[in-house]
Amino acid sequence: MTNAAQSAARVPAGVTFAARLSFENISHSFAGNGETLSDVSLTAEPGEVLCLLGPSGSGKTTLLRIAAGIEPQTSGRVLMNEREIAGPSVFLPPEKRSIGLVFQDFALFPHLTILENVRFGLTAMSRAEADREAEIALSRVGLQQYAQAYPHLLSGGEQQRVALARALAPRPTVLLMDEPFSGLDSRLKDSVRAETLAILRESRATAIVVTHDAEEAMRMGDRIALLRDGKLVQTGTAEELYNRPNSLFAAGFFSEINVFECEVADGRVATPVGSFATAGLADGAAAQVAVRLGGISAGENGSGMPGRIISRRFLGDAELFEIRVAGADQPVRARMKCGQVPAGRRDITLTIRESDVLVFERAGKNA
Ligand SMILES: Nc1ncnc2c1ncn2[C@@H]1O[C@H](COP(=O)(O)OP(=O)(O)OP(=O)(O)O)[C@@H](O)[C@H]1O
Repeated sequence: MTNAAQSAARVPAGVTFAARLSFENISHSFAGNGETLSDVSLTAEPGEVLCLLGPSGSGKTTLLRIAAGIEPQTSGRVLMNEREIAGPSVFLPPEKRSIGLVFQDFALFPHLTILENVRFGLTAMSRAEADREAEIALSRVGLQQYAQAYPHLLSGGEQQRVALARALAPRPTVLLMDEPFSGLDSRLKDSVRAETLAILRESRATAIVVTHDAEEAMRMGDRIALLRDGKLVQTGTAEELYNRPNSLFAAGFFSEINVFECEVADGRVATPVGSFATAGLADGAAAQVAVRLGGISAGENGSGMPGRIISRRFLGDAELFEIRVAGADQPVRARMKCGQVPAGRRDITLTIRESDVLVFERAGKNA
């Protein structure tokens, strides 16, 4: 047995050696287009799940493709464990990067069995070894019983797990996943996402997951990197991004908000739903005040700002209200627990939870 074979034999089933993947000042332009990515610096730490979050066209997939080596960046460097894998002097092709890829459409070959699909990327080993590794990967995702079946016999969620097994089979050091659950219906999504996360934890792979869904990023990511127009807006844990968004854009991405335009006076902003302290904004500054829908509730015993309900919509555990409030151009939206406002009630008062009020200085387009 060679040294390499001996050390491979000692690796517990399906365990991956996690790597650190860093993007350093990545900028990218497609021919004839403006900049798709602008000076993005970001690191996925060994074993962490890092979610790339942002609206459509913000550059998430492009960054993932740059990591994979499918798209060479215009400038900047990609490093794996501090070693340059793409930059001015080096460009490792995808197959030399020890990276696994999972895409939203699963991309299983219909004419190959599940085992053959999982074995597909294991070209560097003997047939027997490849079968063994593929079986290990399949059992990792709990689908060994389907080894000889064809993809069409499996549900969407099972097919996605096969795609995950295929990506994990070569024991990549980094797993890149592009909207991996968007092809699943909403009933399946939650369970497949939870299973995938458990498998990632067990395999200890570093994973970068692209999503445009903030809740998905919060459910999956140890950290989240929020992108907008090719720029990194903010990086942090779900709590950091939710509780301390650095811009109105970040605030609006993580929760539904009402926005009021105000001017700071005496260290406060006066909105139609109340007056709030501002931290660090100078008097006279133009401010944007975000009030989360869930932070507005019906005042007890008539306390708070008066408002008139103009619509209410039942959402199961909550109700969504539109409320006319004096001084507000648009109806104020609120999300309250069912039963808080008796049926048929038109006039209510509103109280605001201060922790659901975020004040930002108005600063051009990115505010
Ligand atoms: N091959 C290409 N040639 C030219 N422009 C491209 C190419 N690929 C992507 N783009 C452009 O780059 C920008 C970013 O695209 P990208 O797919 O990275 O965004 P995204 O955040 O992943 O969006 P989505 O969530 O819609 O997939 C878009 O404006 C897109 O049109």
